[in-house]
Amino acid sequence: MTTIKVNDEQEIINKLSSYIQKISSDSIHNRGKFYVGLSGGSVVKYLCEGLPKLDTDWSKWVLAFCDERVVPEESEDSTFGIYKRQLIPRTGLKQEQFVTIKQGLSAEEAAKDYADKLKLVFNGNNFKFDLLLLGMGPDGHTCSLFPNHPLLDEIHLNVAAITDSPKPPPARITLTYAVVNEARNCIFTIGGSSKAEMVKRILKNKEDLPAARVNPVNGSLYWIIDEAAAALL
Ligand SMILES: O=C(O)[C@H](O)[C@@H](O)[C@H](O)[C@H](O)COP(=O)(O)O
Repeated sequence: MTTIKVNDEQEIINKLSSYIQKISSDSIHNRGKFYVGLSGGSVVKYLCEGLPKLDTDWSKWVLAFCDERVVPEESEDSTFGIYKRQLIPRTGLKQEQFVTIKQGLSAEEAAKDYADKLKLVFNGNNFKFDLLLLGMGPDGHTCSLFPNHPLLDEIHLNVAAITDSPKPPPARITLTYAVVNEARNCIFTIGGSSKAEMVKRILKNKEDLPAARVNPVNGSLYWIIDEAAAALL
């Protein structure tokens, strides 16, 4: 694992962008495509500011979601909705390159449908992402994997539904660790003082919280943290 401390959120964006530039170029060069998993929350802002500056062949990108809220696409809570409005117009990306949840389904149905879509995209059940872009909540959750939730022990499903998310909205779908820890690269971007206590509990005290369980078996893990979030280390 590599921990990268930077001064502020602008430097988080710069550092994150340079990793994405390198990983996407390598993936496209070596395998012809770049499979990336996006998150919601503050990661959206970092990506919407950083990605438009990349030098890349956008047509080679396949974008999916580490987790998604089961809400209408037009809702402020829809993670895809935000990327659609704020990222697509500023890059060469097209809507069809995003693997999205189907509208109008229950969380359970949406999880199954989303897993079926990923199966097509990855040609089978081994969902190997080149890069997962992850956030961490102040409670230590990542994706929609929350502390003490039974989903932390899900080993059969690649994509799971959750209907009691402590962070609203309650209905979501999420990748499980079976997929997360198969990724070639995982990057956490963590900024702001609200994350400082949890950054300490995970990185210093080594507590077993959901974000701490992200540890790709054959991949690389990066934590990009700004000064405010790293204050208690
Ligand atoms: O809620 C979502 O959609 C997420 O994908 C979630 O896992 C997010 O990454 C963390 O909650 C951190 O969010 P913040 O960075 O906004 O705290």
